Amino acid sequence: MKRDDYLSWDEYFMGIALLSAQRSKDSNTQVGACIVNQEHKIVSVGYNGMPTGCNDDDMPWEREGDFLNTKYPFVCHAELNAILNRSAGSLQGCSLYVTLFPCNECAKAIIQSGIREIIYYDNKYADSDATKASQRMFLLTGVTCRPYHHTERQMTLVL
Ligand SMILES: Nc1ccn([C@H]2C[C@H](O)[C@@H](COP(=O)(O)O)O2)c(=O)n1
Ligand SMILES: [Zn+2]
Repeated sequence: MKRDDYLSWDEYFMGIALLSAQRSKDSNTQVGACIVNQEHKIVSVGYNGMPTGCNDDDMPWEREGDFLNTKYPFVCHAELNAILNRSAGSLQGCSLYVTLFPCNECAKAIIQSGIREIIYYDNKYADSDATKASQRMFLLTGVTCRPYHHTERQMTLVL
């Protein structure tokens, strides 16, 4: 008999984004992303981290203080890493599952890459200018955004 409690596509791909987030060295916010094509095939994954070649142990992870002594000018966001990590093919028409709503910088890369749909798990910076700018660009370009529909299944991420 066929199982009926199998993972939905959304649960499966968001699960992979949540798992990817657990690779992040950022102690405050771990973000994961999973890009999927129209055939429900995973094209790429990513998480927030320092650029390749920048040793995690030598880089600052602080949130406050002098800008150059914080993580912000250095860390590569999960969405950008997922866009850059793809090994082949176009991202035209793809969907992005991401554990945190994209910032304005990632929004630009998302739009330019051809991704057309965003499914986000959390939007803890909803009131920030970065998020407002992202929403404006997504609206103008017709990139659809929808929150992940939380199901009964246990899927947790410490944010
Ligand atoms: N959509 C996003 C937003 C943020 N990030 C990364 C960048 C940082 O590593 C961290 C945010 O740090 P916080 O200010 O919350 O301490 O999350 C990302 O990858 N994608
Ligand atoms: Zn970003």
